[in-house]
Amino acid sequence: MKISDAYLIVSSPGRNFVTLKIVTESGIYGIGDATLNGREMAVVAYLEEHVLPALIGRDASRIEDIWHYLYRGAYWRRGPVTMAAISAVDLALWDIKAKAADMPLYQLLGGKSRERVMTYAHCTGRDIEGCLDEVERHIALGYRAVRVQAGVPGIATIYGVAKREGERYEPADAELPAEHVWSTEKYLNHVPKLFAAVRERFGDDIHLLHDVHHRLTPIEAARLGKAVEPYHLFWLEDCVPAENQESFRLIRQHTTTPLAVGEVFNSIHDYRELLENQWIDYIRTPLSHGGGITHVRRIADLAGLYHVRTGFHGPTDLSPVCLGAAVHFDTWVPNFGIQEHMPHTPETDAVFPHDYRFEDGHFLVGETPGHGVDIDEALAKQYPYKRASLPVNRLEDGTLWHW
Ligand SMILES: O=C(O)C(=O)C[C@H](O)[C@H](O)CO
Ligand SMILES: [Mg+2]
Repeated sequence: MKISDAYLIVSSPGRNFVTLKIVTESGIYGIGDATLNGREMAVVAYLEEHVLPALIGRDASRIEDIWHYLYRGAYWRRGPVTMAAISAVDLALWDIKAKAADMPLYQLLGGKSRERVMTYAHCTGRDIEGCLDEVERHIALGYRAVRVQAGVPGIATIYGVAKREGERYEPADAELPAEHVWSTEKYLNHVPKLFAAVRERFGDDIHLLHDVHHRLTPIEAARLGKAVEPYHLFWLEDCVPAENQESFRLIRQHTTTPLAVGEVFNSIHDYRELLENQWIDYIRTPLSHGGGITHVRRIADLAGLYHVRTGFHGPTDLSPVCLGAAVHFDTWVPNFGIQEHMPHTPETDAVFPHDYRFEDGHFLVGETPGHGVDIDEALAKQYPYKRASLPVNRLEDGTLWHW
């Protein structure tokens, strides 16, 4: 099963995506997601200049060997760009292997552990009332879990909330980084009111999630975790920047609110202390940033030793290719938790035909051999790349903060 060709399709159907296609001599090809929001062309250069030429002629069935050839062989290990590149190759090779075996990817991983995959929706509002209306709308769509994010009085623009009511939220909203202003105090004083309002109106059964998006210090995160305990969240996500895994020891000592982390992680090494000390409850690293199936399943296995479950990152800046592979992984993985669901636009879905289905708040995996997602290259060409950058965040005194 020799690799005869490997190339990238950079396309922007509503937003930028980078897709890898690996073709074998037999004609079987695999698709991988190489999208890194705001740094897309860094991954393109890494793959085109340093990886793809070295794949030609290699045996596509040797997934593990190619993984280490790209990881150990790079010398300069880890990091989001390198691991996004490795992830894209890995996803494409697993797609090829499953197609060659004429089976859906979840079968190759070990078969179904569940019939369907619980998801959570993004419910946002410029204010609490607007957010509550979105919760009502999504419960009607069958969601059992919602992530709630609302505007904070005195903060003009906040993570997760569109600038105008009813607009789709896209963080990479300018060619060069937009500048936002942040106030931890205003946020901490306001967020507990959001959860009180949701529980008041919708009761205890709906799972509630919230994304702090890396913005607190550990003691502030401990304060927030304690303040929302009466509302028993499913998880509080990215409550502090997590380069210092030790920070979570302090947070854990103060609160029983479950903690999720890892969408910006890219290897098992980012998690080791967190898992061995049971400082977190969910891992978030998506297949397209964490080294693909080959590496993320190792992370999931290690997490399982410590009662930690998966909760894959799944915003619209991960392509349907990543989401499709994730639905297979979610269907198989024994310590599954939940899958993020931020629906792609119709123009994105048209470029990436897929067989996963969304129904009653859950994903249903398809039976097509492989991960079940393809790319319409002719249609993709109609959407040229345009640079788009994530914002930066400043405190009210001008300090450059965490976005
Ligand atoms: O979906 C989430 O939980 C996010 O935090 C989304 C991120 O802001 C997004 O992927 C950045 O590109
Ligand atoms: Mg997040």
